[in-house]
Amino acid sequence: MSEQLLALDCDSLSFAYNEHTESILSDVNLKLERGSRCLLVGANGAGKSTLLRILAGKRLTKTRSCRILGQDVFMNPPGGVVYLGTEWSNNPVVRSDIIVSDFLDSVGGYRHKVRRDRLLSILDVDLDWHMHQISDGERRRVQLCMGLMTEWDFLLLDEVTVDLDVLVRKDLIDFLVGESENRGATIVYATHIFDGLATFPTHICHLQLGTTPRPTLVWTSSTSEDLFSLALSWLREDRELRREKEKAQGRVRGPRTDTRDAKTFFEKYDYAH
Ligand SMILES: Nc1ncnc2c1ncn2[C@@H]1O[C@H](COP(=O)(O)OP(=O)(O)OP(=O)(O)O)[C@@H](O)[C@H]1O
Repeated sequence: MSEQLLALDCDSLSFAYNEHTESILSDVNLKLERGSRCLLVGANGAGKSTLLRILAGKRLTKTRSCRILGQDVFMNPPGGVVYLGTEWSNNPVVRSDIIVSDFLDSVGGYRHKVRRDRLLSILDVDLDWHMHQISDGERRRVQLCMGLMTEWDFLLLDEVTVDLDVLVRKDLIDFLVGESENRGATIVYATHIFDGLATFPTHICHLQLGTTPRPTLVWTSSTSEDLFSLALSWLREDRELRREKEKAQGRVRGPRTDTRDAKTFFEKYDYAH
């Protein structure tokens, strides 16, 4: 890695949600140069969202070991960082009776008209939609348009492309590749869906039970199958390791004797419908 300022310099990062619980992240190392596109691969619960939120400056860590473009992500957060996560669509405001054009203008859309219009086309968004009358995937497209219309330097994406149709997803991925190649923008993207992503990553980071067990891989393959096989082998390894750890702690997953009456439970909580 060259001596120039790194886009991301995450050195031995550790994090626990509170001081009485065990660390969710420990000894996470991730260094990326500007213009990198890094896929974050790991099992459910590995800590991908937690890491992305820390990088977005949303969580304070005890160790000051994470810098984006030379600046501490929490104490001195750099400008030009955009984080897009799935929790956005749970916000009641984005499900209210507001027209998409007004919604985008309320976050400065009129100032970025050229980029906004390009993204409206790529994401196939209609400015006349009403936010409370659109589908989840359409709402996601509005979120992406909103988040990407400023010229960001560093993008943190947490599973926000899963509900896009494949055509929109493909055009979006091409747009993101262009942003990094033409402007040197850097992207870290956590996803479980590898379809159509073969040419996206320049790097792949394996997050295993909250740690990075191997150096970030420089990615050169151009087939989705290779990506999928790699993820599958890593996730199998993660599962084995997790099972060994749980066994050592005397914990087991799966069926066990349960005295509760499942029918009563479902009736009580009305989960059956
Ligand atoms: N607010 C919280 N308080 C305590 N623990 C949490 C909190 N949020 C997440 N966790 C725990 O942190 C761990 C990592 O969660 P995280 O959401 O970062 O995983 P992930 O890799 O993004 O998973 P997924 O692929 O399922 O989205 C999980 O064990 C989860 O239970």
